[in-house]
Amino acid sequence: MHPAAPSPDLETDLREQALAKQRQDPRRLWALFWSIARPYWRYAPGARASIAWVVFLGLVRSGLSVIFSYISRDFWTALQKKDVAMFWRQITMFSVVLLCALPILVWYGYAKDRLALTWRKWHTEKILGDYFAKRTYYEIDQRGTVDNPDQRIAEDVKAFTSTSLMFFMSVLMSCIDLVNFSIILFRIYPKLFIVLGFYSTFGTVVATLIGRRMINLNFLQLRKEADFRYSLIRIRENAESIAFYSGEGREKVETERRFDSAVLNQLDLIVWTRNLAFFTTSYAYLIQILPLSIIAPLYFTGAIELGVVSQSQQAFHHVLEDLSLIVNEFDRLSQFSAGIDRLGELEEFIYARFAEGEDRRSKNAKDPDSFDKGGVPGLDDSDDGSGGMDDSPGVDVHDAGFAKMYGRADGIARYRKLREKATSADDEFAHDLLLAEGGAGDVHISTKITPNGESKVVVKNLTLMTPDKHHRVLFEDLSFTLEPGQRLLIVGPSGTGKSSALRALAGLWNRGRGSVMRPPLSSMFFLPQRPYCTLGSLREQLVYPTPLHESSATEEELIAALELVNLEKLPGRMGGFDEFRDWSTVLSLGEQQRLAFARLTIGRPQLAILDECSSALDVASEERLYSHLRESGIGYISVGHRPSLFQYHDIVLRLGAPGAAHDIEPIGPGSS
Ligand SMILES: Nc1ncnc2c1ncn2[C@@H]1O[C@H](COP(=O)(O)OP(=O)(O)OP(=O)(O)O)[C@@H](O)[C@H]1O
Repeated sequence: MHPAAPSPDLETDLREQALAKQRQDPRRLWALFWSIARPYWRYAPGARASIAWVVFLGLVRSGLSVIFSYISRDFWTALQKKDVAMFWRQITMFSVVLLCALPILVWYGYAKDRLALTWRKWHTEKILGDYFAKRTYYEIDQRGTVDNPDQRIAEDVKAFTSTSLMFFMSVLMSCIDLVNFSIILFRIYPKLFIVLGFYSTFGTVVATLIGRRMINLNFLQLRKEADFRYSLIRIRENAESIAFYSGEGREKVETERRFDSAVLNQLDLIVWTRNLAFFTTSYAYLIQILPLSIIAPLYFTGAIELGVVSQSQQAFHHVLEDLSLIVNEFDRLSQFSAGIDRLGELEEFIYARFAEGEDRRSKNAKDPDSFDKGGVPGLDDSDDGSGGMDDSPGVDVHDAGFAKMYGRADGIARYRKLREKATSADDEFAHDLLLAEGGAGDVHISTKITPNGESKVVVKNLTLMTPDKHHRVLFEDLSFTLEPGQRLLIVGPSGTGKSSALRALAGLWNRGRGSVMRPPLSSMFFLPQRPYCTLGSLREQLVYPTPLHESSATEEELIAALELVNLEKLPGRMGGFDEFRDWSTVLSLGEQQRLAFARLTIGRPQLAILDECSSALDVASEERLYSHLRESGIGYISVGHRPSLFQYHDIVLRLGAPGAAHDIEPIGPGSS
């Protein structure tokens, strides 16, 4: 008999517990830290020279603190001996050294902050490049395994770079300080040195044991704060819908729930910080009497002077501080570890995606027929279906040179190692990650580009699955051919997968079987079900997705496009083509759909994909827009429910549920 399957709640709890345990594993954290930090030091120009400069300034600063310790020793001895001349000599010496040291002390902080900022800029740009490449932002959104990527990119990178640098310099300076002041201390009284060694080791071990839990609590805190902020952003984005529904009550409950969850976790954190503080505070206060109680007897017997007592006290402080870095910074260190984990998750996701793409590409290279046994011979299977930004044959924005420059090759290699580990050993983290990313054993739809980029579409035995972990089959065995210039209407009950079929065509969804051949994305234009207005001016809306500086559209063309969709008055009403507005709130849904049509006419594609993009238009406007498309000879595939749509198409495809047949027929007069 099989044991009963654990309930989903219990399963989630167990999974969270396992992940919490992994987050505390120092070896894993270190590997993660190194994989995130390494590319900058390896590939960014000038990075190593900058850190060398910061280290140099740090060394000088450390040397200066030794000089100050000797001046201070003689200062106290002069006081003890009541030697006025010596006292003023030390004061003068102190002032001169301070004057020379000041620029170095200030410059050190400045150089460190600048380096942290440069590192952040480099790393953020690298992640942004990856985030927008191969539609990673879309995949993250669809798979839902990496929460709040925006927070990770905006805040975790910033914290990572500045804290890494701070810790690196602290550790380095501590080592140098340690050597300098240990020598001083050892010279004064070796016994002091031994006591110090025991004391600091004891402190580090106890602080680590007490504070370990804080790593996971900090990880959760970052997530909960980001969830809370996201709920507020959603309210801002959907303010009007919520206001119509009078949904404030429900929204308030949800927002407060997220906030309370963050507060509860923070409370836990505060409790653990308090527990840790019981120890760290007593540890810090004991330092004031510990060295004195050991060295004072020597002073009372007259073996040493007061200056030596003060110097040994200072040296003890320095060395102990160096040895107690973990005790003193545990709180910050645990926040830092949490940040590493979140950033690591995001980067692992990105690498997994690139590794996935590369694996598929190399598999195709070895076996060109592997995806499409009945495919058209001689086709360039360069499009891996994962949504490259430019999928014209042979072009990949992430070619080898680019990957090397940004260290992605390292990341991919790391990911592959992880995958090996997941299959050869019982590594829960690796398994988890692979499961989240879709892992081995996946089936993918093969996507090919038509020869010479002609606007033909051939779909063969296409079975499509949802991209989430359930991989629900939406429809099976769909085949059709659309010749250049032909117009296809896809109809079917709500939820059968009509929009999803378009997603498969665009390469957004690629889980399933069968093959798709279509023109390159650069000669296709998609009008999605929900109109989208980018942040920017009216001109930028119209030429979207082409960046303004790359667009060759003239003002006359923009006006003509607006006239076609009956929006010619829009620039006058909104203050001109260069006016910035929040277009998705100032335009009605129908206006946004018409604006999208205007974009389509400016983009002049060979093939247009229209997903219920005229649902908010009146019948007369719909007719005008479709007639224009027909006259301009653009082939298109539409999805829609309205009977009026039939007259603008040549073929209708009635999509069936899984297991059911699909009905494809030419549209004649009277079809509906
Ligand atoms: N990201 C996703 N993960 C899992 N399932 C999804 C996802 N997006 C959509 N689905 C599901 O896939 C199914 C098909 O969705 P699709 O949008 O293709 O339907 P449709 O036929 O276009 O419906 P409608 O006519 O209502 O627009 C739906 O049941 C939907 O819930």
